[in-house]
Amino acid sequence: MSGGITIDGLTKRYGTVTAVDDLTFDVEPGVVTGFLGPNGAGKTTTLRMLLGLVTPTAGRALIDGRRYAELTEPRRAVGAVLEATGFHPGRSGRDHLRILALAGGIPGSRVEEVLDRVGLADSGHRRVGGYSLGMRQRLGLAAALLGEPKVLVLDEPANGLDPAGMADLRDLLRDLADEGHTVLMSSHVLSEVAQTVDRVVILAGGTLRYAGPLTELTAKGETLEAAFLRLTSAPDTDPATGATTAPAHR
Ligand SMILES: Nc1ncnc2c1ncn2[C@@H]1O[C@H](COP(=O)(O)OP(=O)(O)OP(=O)(O)O)[C@@H](O)[C@H]1O
Repeated sequence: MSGGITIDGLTKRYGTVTAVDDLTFDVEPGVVTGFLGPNGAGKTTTLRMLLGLVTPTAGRALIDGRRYAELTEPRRAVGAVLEATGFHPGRSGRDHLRILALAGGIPGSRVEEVLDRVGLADSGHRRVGGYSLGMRQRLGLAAALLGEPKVLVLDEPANGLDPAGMADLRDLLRDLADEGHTVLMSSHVLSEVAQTVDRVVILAGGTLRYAGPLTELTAKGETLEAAFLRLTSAPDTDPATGATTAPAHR
């Protein structure tokens, strides 16, 4: 799939703990996909395997058909925000982005563009140490957007955002999807997810519980939260239909 994400039989075991268990799904360009699951479901581990930070025990996690390590220009292929940390507190937001642009061979003019895009144009000169959590989230997003990547991977991007920040994020992600980007975002804020995403992927216990359109999941009048609780509390579920199957099947 051009510009998409392919997760194929992906598995990660840490000793006796199976964090991710034979996961298979696709994430398409042009839509916003929510990546959901209770604590410990395996979301972060999956995203870290996709970004080449963790080696899978089995299976593949591909960006535009390639493993992260095989990408010729990773910064231009994928932008990621895993957590809003790692910024030098004494540096301004603008300088932080300038350094990343320089290191990534990205034109300096992109720095002002991305600051503007995430709503930090007026705060770019301020030290990151004085930023709120929401501002650090925006800066992380700006860093992810620097290389104009086709694929965006965002771990809890709504964390720390106030209602206005959430609305801005929603508009930004919608615009990026409309421009043809592939957007995968994890979140625990289901009310926010329900307003933001077109498709959802739901994990529990490292296994896939649902992958498909949000409208299909909520077609029978169920809220996303109710569907989420049903799918993630069931012992095992057919990911295609959401029907509960005997655990022995898998
Ligand atoms: N480095 C590691 N060593 C051992 N176990 C790990 C490691 N990383 C993750 N795990 C385990 O793998 C499982 C999945 O964790 P993961 O962080 O991927 O879940 P998550 O869905 O991102 O959870 P959360 O919503 O709480 O962030 C958990 O049981 C976790 O304890």
